[in-house]
Amino acid sequence: MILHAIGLMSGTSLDGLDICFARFEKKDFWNFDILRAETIPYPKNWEEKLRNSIHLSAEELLELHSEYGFYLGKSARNFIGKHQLENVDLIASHGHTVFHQPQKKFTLQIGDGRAIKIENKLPVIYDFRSQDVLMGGNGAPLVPIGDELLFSEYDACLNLGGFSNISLKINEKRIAFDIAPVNIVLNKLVEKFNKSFDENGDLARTGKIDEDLLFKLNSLKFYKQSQPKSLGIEWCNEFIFPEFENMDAIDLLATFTEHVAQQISSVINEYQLKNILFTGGGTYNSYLIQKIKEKTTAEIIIPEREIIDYKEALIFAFMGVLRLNNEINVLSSATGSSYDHSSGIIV
Ligand SMILES: Nc1ncnc2c1ncn2[C@@H]1O[C@H](COP(=O)(O)OP(=O)(O)OP(=O)(O)O)[C@@H](O)[C@H]1O
Ligand SMILES: CC(=O)N[C@H]1[C@@H]2OC[C@@H](O2)[C@@H](O)[C@@H]1O[C@H](C)C(=O)O
Repeated sequence: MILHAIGLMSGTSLDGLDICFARFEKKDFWNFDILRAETIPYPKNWEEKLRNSIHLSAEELLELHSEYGFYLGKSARNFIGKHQLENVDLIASHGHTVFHQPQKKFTLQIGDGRAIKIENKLPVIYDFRSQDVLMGGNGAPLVPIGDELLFSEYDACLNLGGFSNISLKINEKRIAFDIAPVNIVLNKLVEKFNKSFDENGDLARTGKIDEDLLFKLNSLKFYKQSQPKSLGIEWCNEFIFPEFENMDAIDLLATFTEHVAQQISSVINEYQLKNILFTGGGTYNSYLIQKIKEKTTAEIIIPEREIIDYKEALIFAFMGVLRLNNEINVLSSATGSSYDHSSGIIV
C-alpha cells in the first residue's frame, strides 16, 4: 500500500507552520520518504493571535478556530500549488494547542479541519488528541506511534521543541513522556534582548548558574512523578515563571539551560539508553547539546536537517494515513489511556 500525505504541525514555540509532504509505503514494515517540507513563518499578527488565544472569550475562540482553519487550509493549498503536487491522498492537521488539561478531560487544538477541507477538497484528518483525553489519557505525546513504526532502529527518540519529550522501549513496550519545558522558556527569556531565540545557546554560554534557582527548579514535583506525564504552558506560568523574579536574564538563561541538560541526561542515564535520535529546533542549540553530552555516555544522534525540523509534521501525516486505514495511531502505553486506538476526525 502506498499513500501520499501532507502533515501540518504548529508547535508550541510559535515559530511557524511546519508542512511535510511524504510518501508512505507498507510492505512488511512501514517506510517513508519526505518529498517536500517547508516551514511557513507566522506573520506577526498570526503569532500574536495564537499567543493570545488563551485569553479569548468562548465566542472569540470559536471565531479564531474557524479563521485559523481557513489559514491552515490556504497554507496547504499554496504549498500544493507551489510544489505542483498532484498525488496528495490526505491532509492530516495537528492544529494549534490552546488548552491542554487532560486531568479535566479536555484539550483544544484550534484550526477547524472542515475549513481545511473546504480549501483543498481532499480528505482531512484532525483533532488527534481529544479522544485520548476523554479515555483518561494524557492526549500526548502522540509521536511515539511514529517512533515505533518509522524510527525503530533507535533506543529512544527525543524532541527538543517548546517542551522536551522522549519515547523509548522497555520490555517491548513503548513509553513516552514530557521531560521538561525547553524553548518555551528559553525563548521567553531572550525577549529582553530583542531576540526570538538563543542562537546556539550563545547567550546562556556567557551566564552564571544560580545554584539556588537550579535546585528549586530540579525540585519541582513534576520531575518526581512517574510516567505517563505531560506538560502544558499553564504549568510554566504557574511553576516556572514565578521563580524568575528579579534575576539577571543572562544568568537565568544559563541556569535554565543547565536545568534542562540535567533533566534530560538524568532520563537518559536512568533508562541506560545507548543511542538517542535528537530532533526539534533545540537540537541546534549546540551549548545545550554539549551540556547533555557532558553528563551522559550515550550516543546522541543528530540526523539530517529535514528530520530535525519535520519529524513531528511527518508523523502527523503518518497518523492521518493510519487513521484513514483504521489502524492504531495512538499508543496507550505512551499516553496512559485505556487502550490503543485510531484517533482523529475524518472529513
Ligand atoms: N540555532 C538555534 N539555536 C538555538 N535554538 C534554536 C535554534 N534554531 C531553533 N531553535 C529553537 O527551536 C525552536 C523551534 O523548535 P521546534 O520547531 O522544534 O519547536 P515546536 O515545534 O514549536 O515545539 P513542540 O515540539 O514543543 O511543539 C525555536 O523557537 C528556538 O527556540
Ligand atoms: C498538548 C500538546 O500540544 N502537546 C505537545 C507539546 O509539544 C511537545 C510536547 O508538548 C508534546 O507532548 C506534544 O506534541 C508532540 C508532537 C506529541 O504529541 O508527540
